[in-house]
Amino acid sequence: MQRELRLDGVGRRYGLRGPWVLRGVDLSVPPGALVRVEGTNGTGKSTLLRLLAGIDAPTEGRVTGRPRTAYVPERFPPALPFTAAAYLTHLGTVHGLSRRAAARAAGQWLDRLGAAGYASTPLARLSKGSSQKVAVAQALLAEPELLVLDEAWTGLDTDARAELERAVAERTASGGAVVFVDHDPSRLAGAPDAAYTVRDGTLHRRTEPAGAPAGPRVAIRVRGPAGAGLPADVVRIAASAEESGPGRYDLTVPASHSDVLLRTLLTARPPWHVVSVHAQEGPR
Ligand SMILES: Nc1ncnc2c1ncn2[C@@H]1O[C@H](COP(=O)(O)OP(=O)(O)OP(=O)(O)O)[C@@H](O)[C@H]1O
Repeated sequence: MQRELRLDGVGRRYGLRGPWVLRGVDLSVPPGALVRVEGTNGTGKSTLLRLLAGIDAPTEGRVTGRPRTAYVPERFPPALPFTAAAYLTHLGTVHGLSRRAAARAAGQWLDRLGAAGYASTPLARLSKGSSQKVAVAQALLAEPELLVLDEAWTGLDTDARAELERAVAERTASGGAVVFVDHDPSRLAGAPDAAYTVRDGTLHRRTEPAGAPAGPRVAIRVRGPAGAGLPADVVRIAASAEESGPGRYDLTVPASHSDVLLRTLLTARPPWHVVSVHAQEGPR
């Protein structure tokens, strides 16, 4: 993602004389950022996410710098006359993939989310949880520069929830931005670069962790090629990095991001040696 998505003085109301749901919203989402949006029911979180996703336009203000965006809505359109695989393949081509690449990506994402067995099932016959997996897969398959997730974890089983957390870590590690709303305060705990609360019709940046648990972390000790600095992708994913000797580092990372960090270390050129990995309980 090259550009920063910016909202300047954005407001949205429904209908000509409807009350303002949001007003005076200024927000920038830089490449690689993981942004959490919070707020009590009906405050305008989904309204904000639809504006960020580009499927709705502001009543006033400007949205600039839109990157290639994908969106998991709070409610997924249900009864379309396609099988899961055909629907995802079609959407992949809409996102610019060749038919063959789209079919491959559709299969891979259904598999990662534990829904490969439903590839040939018509969307209308999928359970709520399986539909949600298709909703998530359609957003991930084109590797968007900006991923907008509105309660995307709701309805997923444990494995699929963890897979979606990993997918978020992969997107931000490769320079994409992710904006999410989730009712679980421990979702991606410790990982967001910024958190905002929608309150009184506008957006407030949260500076304090405000009761959100910092979450479990993983401590990883690594050794690199002599004299090498940490690869940039590793620096981006790690929560902290301390040099303990020449080419040796002690890293910590939110647990949701540890797989992606380990993979990044092991696939670096030249690869880094992982000396030890320890789970830590996050500070409460
Ligand atoms: N399409 C629409 N037409 C009219 N009013 C709408 C529309 N979408 C949202 N609203 C109103 O805007 C306000 C904010 O709704 P929104 O869904 O953005 O809030 P939310 O914080 O996401 O809520 P929740 O946590 O319940 O999902 C609500 O009063 C809602 O009724």
